[in-house]
Amino acid sequence: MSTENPRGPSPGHPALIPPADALRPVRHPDAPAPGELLGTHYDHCFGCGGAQPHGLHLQARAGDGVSITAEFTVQAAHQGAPGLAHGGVLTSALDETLGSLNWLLRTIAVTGRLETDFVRPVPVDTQLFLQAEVTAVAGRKIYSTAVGRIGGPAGPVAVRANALFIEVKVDHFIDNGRQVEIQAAMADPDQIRRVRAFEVNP
Ligand SMILES: CCCCC/C=C\C/C=C\C/C=C\C/C=C\CCCC(=O)SCCNC(=O)CCNC(=O)[C@H](O)C(C)(C)COP(=O)(O)OP(=O)(O)OC[C@H]1O[C@@H](n2cnc3c(N)ncnc32)[C@H](O)[C@@H]1OP(=O)(O)O
Repeated sequence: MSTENPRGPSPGHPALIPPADALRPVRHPDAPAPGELLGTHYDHCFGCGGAQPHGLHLQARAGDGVSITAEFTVQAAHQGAPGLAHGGVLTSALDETLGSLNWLLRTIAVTGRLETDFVRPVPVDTQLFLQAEVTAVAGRKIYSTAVGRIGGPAGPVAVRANALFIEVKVDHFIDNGRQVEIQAAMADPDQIRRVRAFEVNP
């Protein structure tokens, strides 16, 4: 695995640096093909769900290896300062993109730690072009990195993040989620199908 830190000179929190015995990430054989849109993992998700009027409606696409691209357009509902995206919303977009990488590993995982660098302000109506990849895996720990560019997929970097996701069982959601939403999700065949796809590991 690569030990190069994608941040450059800023090392970030030690928990975001993979241990020496970490493994290279392995793309699951049944992962969506490169170029394929992933769709939502949950219709009410703030990041990717279609049923959230002020959500990000982020659309993620499988890349090569264990990588993802995604786009989202900053809406007026996402402002922090006048006409500018709220930093927490940008972090949510990074979190969602990094979380989408788990489709390619076919692993259910939640964010344990996420660090964001805000490099350039992002105005309302701007389309943010996100790219993310898993850099290493150590047991249940998944290390990943992402950048968000403006002005085009090869434009200047506006935000970047490093993250640590932790693999969990589906019980993590069933045991901790509010019952009304859990019951609705378990009664929805599409939702069950999506979760099952994650549970079948090689
Ligand atoms: C049928 C209904 C189900 C419907 C479900 C719907 C869909 C499911 C499918 C996919 C969807 C999945 C995700 C969604 C995708 C994208 C959305 C964006 C992602 C998110 O937005 S998700 C929300 C925010 N997220 C949380 O809500 C997590 C809250 N949290 C916890 O739930 C626990 O905290 C947990 C589980 C993280 C760990 O708890 P745990 O008991 O399982 O494990 P433990 O503590 O032993 O940690 C094991 C090893 O990770 C290290 N470690 C842990 N945490 C660390 C940290 N923060 N920093 C540094 N290292 C850390 C330890 O140091 C140890 O390391 P070591 O093994 O080396 O000792």
